[in-house]
Amino acid sequence: SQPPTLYQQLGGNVGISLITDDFLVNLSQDKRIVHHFAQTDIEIFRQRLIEHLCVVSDGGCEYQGASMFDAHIGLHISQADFDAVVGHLINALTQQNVPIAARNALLAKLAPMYQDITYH
Ligand code: HEM
Repeated sequence: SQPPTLYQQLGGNVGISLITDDFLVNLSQDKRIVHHFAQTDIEIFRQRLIEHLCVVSDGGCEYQGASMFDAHIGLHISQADFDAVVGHLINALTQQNVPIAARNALLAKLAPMYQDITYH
């Protein structure tokens, strides 16, 4: 009778994988930012995103990637880039029918990361 964790509300590993896949499709279709990922190994990036979302939602995974600061160094990501990426995530969460409370709880955890991700 415990309330579901955010991880559970996102659909666990299967749900987070589906959200990530929709997110990557949305990102790949965005001409404003897709150039940032020209050198990216998408399969590894996908795995890191899944792990990261799992950790952020208290799913008890191990994140193998770099810190948000280190991962985005030298990319000169603007606030507009950040907002666009978050928009693609919101669309992916909607596409996967994540309830609005869970969607907003996840966004609340990600939004403060803009300080580590933008303008450096
Ligand atoms: C809430 C916002 C964001 C989150 C949670 C996030 C998360 C991540 C994660 C987990 C990685 C993997 C790091 C690793 O492999 O060690 C990554 C890498 C990366 N991110 Fe972000 N990111 C965000 C915003 C952005 C934005 C706005 C951009 C640019 C438009 C961006 C561009 C990149 C690039 C280019 C990489 C490197 C991919 C590669 O391995 O080649 N990210 N991000």
